[in-house]
Amino acid sequence: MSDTELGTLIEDSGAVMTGKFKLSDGSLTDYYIDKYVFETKPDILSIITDEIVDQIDEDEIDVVVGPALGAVPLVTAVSLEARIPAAYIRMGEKHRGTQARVEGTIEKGMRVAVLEDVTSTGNTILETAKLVEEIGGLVEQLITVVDRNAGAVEHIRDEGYELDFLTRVGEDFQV
Ligand SMILES: O=P(O)(O)OC[C@H]1O[C@H](OP(=O)(O)OP(=O)(O)O)[C@H](O)[C@@H]1O
Ligand SMILES: O=C(O)c1cc(=O)[nH]c(=O)[nH]1
Repeated sequence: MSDTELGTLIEDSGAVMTGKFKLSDGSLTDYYIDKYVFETKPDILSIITDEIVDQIDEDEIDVVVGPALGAVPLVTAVSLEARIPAAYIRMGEKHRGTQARVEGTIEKGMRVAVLEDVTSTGNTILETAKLVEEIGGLVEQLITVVDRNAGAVEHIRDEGYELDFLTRVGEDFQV
């Protein structure tokens, strides 16, 4: 499926909303992509999963990782399809139980694909990648489903990583 076809599918799912929204970096925007709309529809999630699995070399990746909560359905679906173990990164501290920010297993030297649902600034996927590296994982790929075309690719490149996206606002579909 082309990036444009995927963009149209996401649009048609009803995930693109117009109005006033506050984003995770605190900024205000006049549209929002509700990832839970496309992630909770099995027909769409399965197409997205196939697209991501196509971009991952199963022999080169030991674990697929993503930030909670948004990337959890995505990471789980890709993990099941590609038969690669999953791990989830908690954004913020957990003060009970194991107090772990990383759920699942990422061992030193493991090759990691970091997945994200939507990128705006890219801060969340970058924080995820850096945490993976802090615990000894090797970040091999960063993939987002929808890039809002708001600087994430450049920001992430400046930090020494490369962000791939499946579809991009303003290029593959308009809001
Ligand atoms: O590229 P960024 O500027 O970091 O923004 C994108 C992040 O924000 C959203 O998560 P949100 O804060 O809505 O949390 P959630 O995943 O728990 O719903 C989205 O799912 C990404 O993780
Ligand atoms: O930047 C965000 O927080 C954000 C933007 C968006 O379009 N969708 C989303 O889930 N989060």
